[in-house]
Amino acid sequence: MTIKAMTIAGSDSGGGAGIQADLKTFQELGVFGTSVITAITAQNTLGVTDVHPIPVLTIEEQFKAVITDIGADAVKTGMLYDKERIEAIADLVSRHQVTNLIVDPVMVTTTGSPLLKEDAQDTLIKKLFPLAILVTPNIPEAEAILSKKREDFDKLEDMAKALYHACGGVPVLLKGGHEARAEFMTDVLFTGQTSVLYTSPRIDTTHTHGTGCTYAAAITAFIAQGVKLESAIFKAKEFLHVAIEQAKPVGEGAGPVHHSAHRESSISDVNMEVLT
Ligand SMILES: Nc1ncnc2c1ncn2[C@@H]1O[C@H](COP(=O)(O)OP(=O)(O)O)[C@@H](O)[C@H]1O
Ligand SMILES: Cc1ncc(COP(=O)(O)OP(=O)(O)O)c(N)n1
Repeated sequence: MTIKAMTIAGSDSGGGAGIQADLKTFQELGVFGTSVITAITAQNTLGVTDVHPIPVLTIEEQFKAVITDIGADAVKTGMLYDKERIEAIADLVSRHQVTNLIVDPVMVTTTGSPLLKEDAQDTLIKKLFPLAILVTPNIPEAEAILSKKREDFDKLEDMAKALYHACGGVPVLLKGGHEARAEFMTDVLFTGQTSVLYTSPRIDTTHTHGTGCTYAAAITAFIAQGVKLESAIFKAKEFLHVAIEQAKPVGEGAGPVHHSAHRESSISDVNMEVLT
């Protein structure tokens, strides 16, 4: 049986993030990947120079073409651009009864380019989050969702719990990559019952373009294969960690992670701790 995963996201011409990172990740993890492109970005390792949104009708037709013929064992969303596109995607996902939806609430690139219109945030929270089995914000995205700063919370776990409620009671993976410099980096999953901490050593590199997309795509691939959420995140973080470790300099700026690194490295530097 062929396992399939779909990504609904923007295209990154530089090949490090967006649709390109998602499809590379699906392929590396043995899952057949399909795509629904929401926007085309002209982008490289230095930043984004242009964004062209795809017409809603074309987004709908891409989704229908794939789902009615190939199907999807899990679906991931990335850059969704605006309200209109989020509403259309939420409608498609519910009409076609997508059960394994992972939402990466992409808002702004690390280089500072907006990938989501500011007035679309509320629609993302109210219409798309409730359909998901997991939402994966980084710290700036979490701050935007909560209208609070990281400093307003003592521990990252407290912020993850607040996010769970702000996201309508959907499991949240709060990624800690933007935490002030620390030797170890921690992400927190809060499921409503349990908090799980995923910790890995900080890698001294500037080549982290596409980390968020790759992480969410790897989680999606493992979920498509039937792995339980807590373990899917652990396995995805292992995949991502070696991809960051072995990132090659590509371009003049923040280079992309190396999606095939897991083929050569099986050493796990990731630790998982379930808090009771
Ligand atoms: N320099 C680094 N060393 C090790 N892991 C990193 C590094 N930078 C990011 N990560 C990991 O990449 C994942 C995504 O991180 P984050 O930067 O928070 O999200 P985003 O890429 O969406 O901005 C997290 O698991 C984080 O720990
Ligand atoms: C088209 C597109 N989608 C998403 C992103 C953001 O990528 P992400 O992995 O979250 O982080 P950075 O690459 O911004 O560090 C993107 N750049 N382009």
